[in-house]
Amino acid sequence: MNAHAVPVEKYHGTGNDFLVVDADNANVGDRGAFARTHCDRETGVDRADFDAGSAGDARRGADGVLFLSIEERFAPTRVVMTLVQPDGSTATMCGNGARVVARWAHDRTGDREFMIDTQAGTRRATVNADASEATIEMGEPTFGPTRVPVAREGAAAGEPLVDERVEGLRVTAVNTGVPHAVAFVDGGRDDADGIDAVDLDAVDLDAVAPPVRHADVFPEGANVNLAAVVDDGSGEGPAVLDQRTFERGVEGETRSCGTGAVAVVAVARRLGLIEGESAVSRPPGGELSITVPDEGHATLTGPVAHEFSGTLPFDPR
Ligand SMILES: N[C@H](CCC[C@H](N)C(=O)O)C(=O)O
Repeated sequence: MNAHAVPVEKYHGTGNDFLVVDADNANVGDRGAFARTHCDRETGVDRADFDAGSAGDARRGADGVLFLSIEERFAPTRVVMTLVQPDGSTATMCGNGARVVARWAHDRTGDREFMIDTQAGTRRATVNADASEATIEMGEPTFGPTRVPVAREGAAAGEPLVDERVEGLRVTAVNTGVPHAVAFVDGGRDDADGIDAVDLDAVDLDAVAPPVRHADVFPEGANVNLAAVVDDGSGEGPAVLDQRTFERGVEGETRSCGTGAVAVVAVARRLGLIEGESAVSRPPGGELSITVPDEGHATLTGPVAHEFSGTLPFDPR
């Protein structure tokens, strides 16, 4: 067996970066071990290993490995997507990952429209004319406690968790393909208890997010988002929100999170903090455009880019 048997492509969407493996072309036995090894930010995959001369800004490691299987006999072309995270777990959905999948499939086929099979459902995706941006349909955000899931006893059982205190943050729980907890640091409202009216960039996310991520009220855990309303959308143009996300499975902050961006906008709408169904979210890694209509599926649009190609060991151990 060739020790370097797995061809990989590295892509990112607004700084949320992924290794892509064609699952039909490379049979990675232990996907969790493969992801744990190559996603590591200190010792994982590095562009310089393949292309020492290039001065690209691709970061070492990745936020996950996308194992993809493309089925061109369908119209539009279908891609089955499985995201294995840096801790070896599998995420049911990933918004930026799905946007990367659309770009990867476009780079292979030249098509612009795809159906992406995720564990959260089948989602339609498109890429724009120069393939610099991809849009993914994101399903309908749901606040239902059994769907998030949220686990509570007594009077609160069966009620959605909306703007309530969990481990020091005022959070709202929503599922946008995966569970999210969203807290607005500026509140847009009177919040004597919370971390109110603070600079989002100054919050120590790695300190405040883990207790919420692991709170008993989230039996499957949750991704934790802090957000601030920059423009409530009552004037011209869509609402603008700043966003930072601590991700389950990465167990740290990512530069961008697509399901998180949809979650932030869905919660902002539910709390009445913004007007209109369209919004721009500004995570550290770039800008995402989101729509969350009153009914029907949300959409997520933003830039996608190829970083490099290489070949990695089949069995990293
Ligand atoms: N970064 C992804 C979300 C991954 C979700 C995953 N971290 C989990 O729920 O375990 C996104 O763009 O939507």
